[in-house]
Amino acid sequence: MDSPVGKKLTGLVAATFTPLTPQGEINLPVIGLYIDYLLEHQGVRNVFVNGTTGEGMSLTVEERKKLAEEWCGKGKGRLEQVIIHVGCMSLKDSQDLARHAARAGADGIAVVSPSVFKPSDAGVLRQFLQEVAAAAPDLAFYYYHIPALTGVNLLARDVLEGIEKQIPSFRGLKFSGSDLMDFGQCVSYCPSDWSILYGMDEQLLAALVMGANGAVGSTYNYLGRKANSILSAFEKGDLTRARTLQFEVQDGISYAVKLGFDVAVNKSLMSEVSGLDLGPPRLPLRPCPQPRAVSIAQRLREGPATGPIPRQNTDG
Ligand SMILES: CC(=O)N[C@@H]([C@@H](O)[C@H](O)[C@H](O)CO)[C@@H](O)CC(=O)C(=O)O
Repeated sequence: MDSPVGKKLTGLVAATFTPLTPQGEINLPVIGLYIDYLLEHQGVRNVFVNGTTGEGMSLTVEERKKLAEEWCGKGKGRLEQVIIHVGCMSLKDSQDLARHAARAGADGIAVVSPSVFKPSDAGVLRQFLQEVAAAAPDLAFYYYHIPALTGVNLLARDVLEGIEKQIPSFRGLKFSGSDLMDFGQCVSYCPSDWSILYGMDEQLLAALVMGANGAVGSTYNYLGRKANSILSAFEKGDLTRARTLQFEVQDGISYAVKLGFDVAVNKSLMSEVSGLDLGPPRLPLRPCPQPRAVSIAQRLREGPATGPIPRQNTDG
């Protein structure tokens, strides 16, 4: 049964890039084409807007509102769920964006921890989340856990403690961390109508084993088909196939990391693979040298020159 604040979020969620013009302004007309691409070429039907991949923290509140309106408007009746990230350093800005997301027709909102003045414990972070959620009480609310970026090294499981009493609209979390013990403890705490979404695309399979309901990530923009195949192989119990596909993703990401991989490179890679013109990143990110994106795209298409190392099936 659907919860009062909407349908459970499952499967892949693309953490979207923000299209910019060459002059660095948000480029809204690209978004309709972007949605076509995700649906038709990647089989991805959910989006997470204005997060890390979308350079949300580098955008103004006004820009974030326009982007939210465009994604919700163009996605209506096409995308399954549009989740708007409304986390900001300022509680007031987050509340403003949360109210706006509700008016724009979002299916849910997510909030990352503030990271300049870091919460000193899980209780005060919960209080911050609660005050944002209260500004849009009818929207599904997700906590966005990304400790490597925020420097807020609280266990997600501690943040969840009793959160359902403080935030009636709480529906889960996006866990972008590598601590699978903390992740498992979150899964074991959460009721079945919450969504526990994993955010490190290179180890999606491990999170599925641990009980993830789905995944939010940047690579699902251009590797959605492959990641969907990981989900189906896992559901069918074909771990050998799931592992082979996950290793291919890992090969592509580790190749990218060796060349230098950040949100700017990732954005350029998406333009290269999809043919969408997403434009440059915004400062302080440096634009990606074009040959790097071309080389990573080629590696994703073709794999390593030597081909994959055959592995023995060690299941059972
Ligand atoms: C640090 C970072 O950007 N992490 C990505 C991952 O999808 C990441 O790009 C991927 O796992 C490759 O390392 C996501 O977790 C971020 C994300 O979902 C977002 O943009 O909000």
